[in-house]
Amino acid sequence: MGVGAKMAYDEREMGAVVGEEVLGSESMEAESGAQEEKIQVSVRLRPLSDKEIGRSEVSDWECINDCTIIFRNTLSERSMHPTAYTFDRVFQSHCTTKQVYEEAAKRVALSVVSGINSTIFAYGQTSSGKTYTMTGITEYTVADIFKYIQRHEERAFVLKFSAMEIYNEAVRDLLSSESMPLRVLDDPEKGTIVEKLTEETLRDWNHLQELLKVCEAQRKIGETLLNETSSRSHQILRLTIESSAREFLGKDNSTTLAASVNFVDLAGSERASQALSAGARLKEGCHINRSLLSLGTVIRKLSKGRNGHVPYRDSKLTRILQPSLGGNARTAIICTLSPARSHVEQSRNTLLFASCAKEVAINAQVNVVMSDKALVRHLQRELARLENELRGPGPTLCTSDMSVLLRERDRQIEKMEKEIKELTRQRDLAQSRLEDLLQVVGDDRASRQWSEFDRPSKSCVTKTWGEDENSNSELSVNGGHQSSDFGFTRFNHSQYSNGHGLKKNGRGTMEDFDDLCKEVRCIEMEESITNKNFEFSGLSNVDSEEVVSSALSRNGDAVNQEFAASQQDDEALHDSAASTYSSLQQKLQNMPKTYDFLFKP
Ligand SMILES: Nc1ncnc2c1ncn2[C@@H]1O[C@H](COP(=O)(O)OP(=O)(O)OP(=O)(O)O)[C@@H](O)[C@H]1O
Repeated sequence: MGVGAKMAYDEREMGAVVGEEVLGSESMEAESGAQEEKIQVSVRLRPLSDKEIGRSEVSDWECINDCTIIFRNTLSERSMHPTAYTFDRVFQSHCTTKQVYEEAAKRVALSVVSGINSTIFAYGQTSSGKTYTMTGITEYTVADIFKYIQRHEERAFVLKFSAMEIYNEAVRDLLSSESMPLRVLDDPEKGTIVEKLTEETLRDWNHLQELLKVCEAQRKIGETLLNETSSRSHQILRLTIESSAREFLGKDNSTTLAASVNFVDLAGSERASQALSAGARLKEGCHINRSLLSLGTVIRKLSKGRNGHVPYRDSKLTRILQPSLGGNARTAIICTLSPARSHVEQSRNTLLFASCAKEVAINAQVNVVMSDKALVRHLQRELARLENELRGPGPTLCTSDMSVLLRERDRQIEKMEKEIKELTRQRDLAQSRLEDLLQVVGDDRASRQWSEFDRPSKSCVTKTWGEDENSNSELSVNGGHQSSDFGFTRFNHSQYSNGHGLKKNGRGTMEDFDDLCKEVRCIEMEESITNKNFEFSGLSNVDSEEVVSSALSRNGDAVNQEFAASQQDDEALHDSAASTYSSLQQKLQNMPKTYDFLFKP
């Protein structure tokens, strides 16, 4: 298969990613939740050994339920240490390794068949039962993996096995007879790797059993006072599983799940005085303790969150196991305890380590290797998903809402344009009637007054629009308000042709409007006059036109007959007409503001 890329996925995405290759609904897969996970921590208490019984040691530890272990202080010593410790699971001394596997390791270990990296650690002081526990757990896990493979004939599996030990801070290949230490390198894609580490492709169960025997034979074992067969190195056995649906094998669009499970049997912490080690054993003990110390430091740092520097690089052990320590792997730690009173201090240290470890969050993801074509398809889907997200939730609803909004705007704009036209017409009419009226009256006083209106005055003269904006002959009198307050300078066409489908309809109307505006001499009465008599602003367009017409014609007739004789009537008539005109002008001024309001984003 042409492998395009290896990618890690949240399990929620798994169905979408694997697409045609979604795995069956095995319970162990269904169990996998996407919520934040922590390292699963259990404690296993071993029985007193024959030697310990011979020394009349007593067991000071007791599991009072499935999750809590307490220190039974038979000496009634007042201690600064806690007496009870709670973990995901605690196992009494009579519990079998099978039980430990089922309840403390299986779920994590078998994640590997779903493409999730996993690691099972055994941690504890020397002779506490780490090797005893890990040997069993490795066998049970591998047996279950083989059973799983048998049940899933629709998928093709490839199993690879590698094994290494870290002895005196040097990495050795347990499947090779060469004793040359291997280099630990940082690979930009794969992370930390052990260079030239043998990786055997497993043929069957028997093949694996053979390889496990080789490892056992190769591993550094030494006799100490505490353990005749004490492991003097940290051992990491790694089983990598790749699987693809047979249906898609060899095709461009196939995807492969790939993950590894690590079985880590750490060397035990020991006190040189207790182990009575010297020479080579002492040197080993120092290295063991140092690397365990750096493992403890990493765990302690991680237990307090991911802030700050985590010293993974302080030891080969933490460097190689970095992904299993709060990284892209599910991790279970089984802490083994000796119940003997003589080991109480070491046991407490182990429980302290376990307490920190249970706070460490992990970030396990499904690892999928995709063919180039499948990768392209996945990325296209991802792109489409992101585009949809950018458009916001409920894109269909949003689009339809927008079109309703735009239609409503169009309707309002159309209505406003009609109103502007109508108001302009009314204003022109009022103006021409006013002029007619003044002509008919021919009154000297009125003429004088007209001249005064027509004369530019500093306080009330402002510019008009467009071409005539600099012309003094096209001046407007606006009752003391600057014409910029009209808002016409802000009333530009572009606002109405900005892609809302208004350009075509809007332009003709607005050009007409501009033309009209240029023709109109803006005349407003001084505020003192305007506010005198005629309250017009509350009327509708139709009402206002009628009132204007009737008021003007009524007053006009009266003026024809009486104006010359009655100065008072004359003023009133003039005031009415001016007020009407002023009201219309005011309405017209307000229209662009309404436009602005409609087009505010
Ligand atoms: N749960 C148990 N039940 C019975 N025997 C046990 C149990 N755990 C350990 N033992 C025995 O205790 C002895 C020490 O166990 P083991 O070698 O596994 O310890 P260890 O922690 O790996 O020690 P080291 O760190 O020195 O390698 C062995 O003889 C083993 O068979």
